[in-house]
Amino acid sequence: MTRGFYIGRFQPYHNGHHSMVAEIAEDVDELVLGIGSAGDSHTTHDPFTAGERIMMLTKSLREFDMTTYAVPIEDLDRNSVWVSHVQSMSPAFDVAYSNNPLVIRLFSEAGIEVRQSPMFNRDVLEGTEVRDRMIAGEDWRSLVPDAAADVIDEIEGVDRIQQVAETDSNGSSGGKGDRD
Ligand SMILES: Nc1ncnc2c1ncn2[C@@H]1O[C@H](COP(=O)(O)OP(=O)(O)OP(=O)(O)O)[C@@H](O)[C@H]1O
Ligand SMILES: NC(=O)c1ccc[n+]([C@@H]2O[C@H](COP(=O)(O)O)[C@@H](O)[C@H]2O)c1
Repeated sequence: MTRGFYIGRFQPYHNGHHSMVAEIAEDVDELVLGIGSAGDSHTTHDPFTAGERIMMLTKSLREFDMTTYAVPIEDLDRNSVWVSHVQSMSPAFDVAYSNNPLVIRLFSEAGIEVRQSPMFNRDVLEGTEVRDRMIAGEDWRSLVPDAAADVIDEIEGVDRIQQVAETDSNGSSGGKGDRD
């Protein structure tokens, strides 16, 4: 029995993540999805709460014949202890999956095997692109699984990101709320 771990911010969960999960599903029996930056929401960079991202993942992952767990992971100021923090929140795992250089470095230094995947259609399958299209009122649905689009509709996610973007352009939110 092999259990994998895959962390991302999933703001929102898109078809690049979904293709990566499809590849991981060939390798493992179970998969833990770490919802990174779990405390962040209601900004243009991180519009959705951990709970909303859990809904997107849980409903999108139904199509895979694999047991999955979604675990929110809040950020820490100390990279050096981040892997222990992840391990304290997650079911035990045998291998981590990431294409993020910092994440790869931290897991490798902790002696955990890390596997990378190819980037799928990265010119459009990128969270930043999906969020920019939502703000601009352009097509974003084709970039995310239908189940994730349904969740975004249910929570009126596009209204939220458009409103937060307006606040940003007035200069009153600043910091992490700034556009990418
Ligand atoms: N199109 C893709 N193909 C394969 N892996 C991807 C793709 N997009 C993101 N990933 C990987 O999924 C993980 C989580 O990514 P993340 O949630 O930050 O999405 P992102 O699209 O890179 O987001 P953003 O643009 O919001 O920073 C990272 O390891 C990232 O490299
Ligand atoms: N010190 C920390 O809190 C720390 C370190 C490395 C990664 N992370 C998080 O892991 C996630 C990595 O996901 P991405 O690959 O989507 O960037 C992000 O949410 C990032 O904030 C946090």
